Amino acid sequence: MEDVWLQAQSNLAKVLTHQTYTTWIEPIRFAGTRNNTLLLEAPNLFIRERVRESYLPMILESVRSLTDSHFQVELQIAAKPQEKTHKSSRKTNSGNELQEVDPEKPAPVEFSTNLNTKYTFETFVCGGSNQFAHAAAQSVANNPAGKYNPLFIYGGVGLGKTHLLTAIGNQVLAKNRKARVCFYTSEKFMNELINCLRYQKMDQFRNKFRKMDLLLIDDIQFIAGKERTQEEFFHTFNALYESHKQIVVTSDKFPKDIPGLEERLRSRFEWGLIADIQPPDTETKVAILRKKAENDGILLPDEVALFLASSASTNVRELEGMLIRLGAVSSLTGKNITLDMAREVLKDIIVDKTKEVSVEMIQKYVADHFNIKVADLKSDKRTKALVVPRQIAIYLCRDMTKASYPDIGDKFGGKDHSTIIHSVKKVDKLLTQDFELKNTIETLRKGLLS
Ligand SMILES: Nc1ncnc2c1ncn2[C@@H]1O[C@H](COP(=O)(O)OP(=O)(O)OP(=O)(O)O)[C@@H](O)[C@H]1O
Repeated sequence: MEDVWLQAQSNLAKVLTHQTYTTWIEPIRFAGTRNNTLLLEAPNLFIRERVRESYLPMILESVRSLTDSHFQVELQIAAKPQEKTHKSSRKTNSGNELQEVDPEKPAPVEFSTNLNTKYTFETFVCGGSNQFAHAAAQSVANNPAGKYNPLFIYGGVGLGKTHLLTAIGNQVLAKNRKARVCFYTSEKFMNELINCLRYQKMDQFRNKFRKMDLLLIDDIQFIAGKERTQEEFFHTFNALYESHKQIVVTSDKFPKDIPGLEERLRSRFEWGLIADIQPPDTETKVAILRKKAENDGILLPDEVALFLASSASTNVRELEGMLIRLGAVSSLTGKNITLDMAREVLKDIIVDKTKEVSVEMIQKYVADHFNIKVADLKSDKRTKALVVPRQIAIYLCRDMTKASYPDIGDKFGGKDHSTIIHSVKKVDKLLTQDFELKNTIETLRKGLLS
C-alpha cells in the first residue's frame, strides 16, 4: 500500500504546481492501513490542517483511482519527526525543497545527495528501445569524465530518463562513498539560484556546484528561456568540465529542438554523447512489469503482464501505475491477480483487443444505442434516422469482425455486397470531416469491447 501512496503523490505532482506539491503533499508519509483506510502522516499540525482543508478531497480521489471507490484516507500527525525518505516513484529526490520554496527563509546551501536508491542499473530493464542510453549511462558511471562528457539523455515522458540518471549517481557512490554527487531537477537548480540571488549567497551557490564530482540535472529543458539560470548553469558547466568532472543531463527533446535554449549551451550539450530512449516494445514492457512485480512482491501471471503490455501506453510510469493498482486491489480483497480481475479493474484504461465481437452483437448494440429495432437496421427503409445507424453498424462489422462484404450483406437482410462496400466507404470518408460521427463510432467501439 505504500506504493499506492507514492503513486498517488506522483499523480498529484502532475496536477499541482511544483511549489504546492513540495510544500503540502511531498511531506505526507504513508503510515499504514486500517481496514479500508489508508493512514497518512503529516509532519506537524500546521501541515495537517492545511492539507485537510485544501487537499484532502484531491488526495482521496487520487487514492481511490488507484484502489477502489470505498477507500478512505485518514491524516494523522507524525508521532516522531519524520526521516527523509529515499523511496519515491516521482522526482522527489530533492531533499531541501521544502525549505527552499519558503519565500521567508534563505536557501540552505548545503550538500545532500538524496538519490532515490530504487533507481539502479539492477532495477532497470534493458531492451531494444533503451539499449543505447543504458550502455552510455553505464559507461559514464564506470568511467566518469571519460569519453562521454557531457552525457545528454533524451526521450519521451516516463521512459526511464530519471531512472538512468539516478542509476549513474548510485553506481558512482557505490564505488566511492566519498564522491560528491549532486542530483538536481533543473527547476530545483533554478529555485535555489533565485533564493541565493535574493539572499546574496551566490558565492555559496557557486562553490557548492563547482565542487561536485558528478552533476546530474534532470529535465534540463525547463531552463530554456530562463536567462539568469542558463547563464549560471553555463558557468557551472564550464567550471566542472574544465576540472574534468562528469555532467549528465536529461531532457524530453534533442538539444536543437529545445526552444529558448541558448546556443552556447546547446553546443556544449553536443560536445559529448547524446543518447535517446525510445518507447518500449511489448516484450520490454512485459519484462519491466515482471521485474517491478517481483521487486514489489506482486504475483503477476504472464497473461496479465501481456494484457497490461498490450495497452496502448508506452509510458512506463503509467504501466507501473496499472500494476500498483492491481497489487492494491489484490491485497485489499485477498484475491490473486487474474486476467478477469485485470480486465475489470482496468476497464476504463485498457481496451481489450482480444475480445471477439460478432455481427449480431454489433447490430444489437448499435440498435440499442440509437433506440431503433435490429429489424429496422436490416431493412431497406431509407429514412435518415435509419440510414446513418445502418451505415455505422455496417462499418463497425467490417472493422471489428472478420466477416466479408457478402457475409455482412447477408446478415443485413440480404443486401448486395456493393451496397455494403458503399456504406463502408461513405463512413470512411465522413470520418475525416465529421468529428461527431468519429466520437460516436469510438464510443460504440469501446462499448462493444468492454
Ligand atoms: N527500462 C526500465 N526498467 C525499469 N523501470 C523503468 C524502465 N523505464 C522506466 N522505468 C520506470 O518507469 C517510471 C518512470 O521512469 P522515469 O521517471 O525515469 O521516466 P522519465 O523519462 O524521467 O519521465 P519524465 O518524462 O516524466 O521525466 C520509473 O518508476 C522507472 O523506474
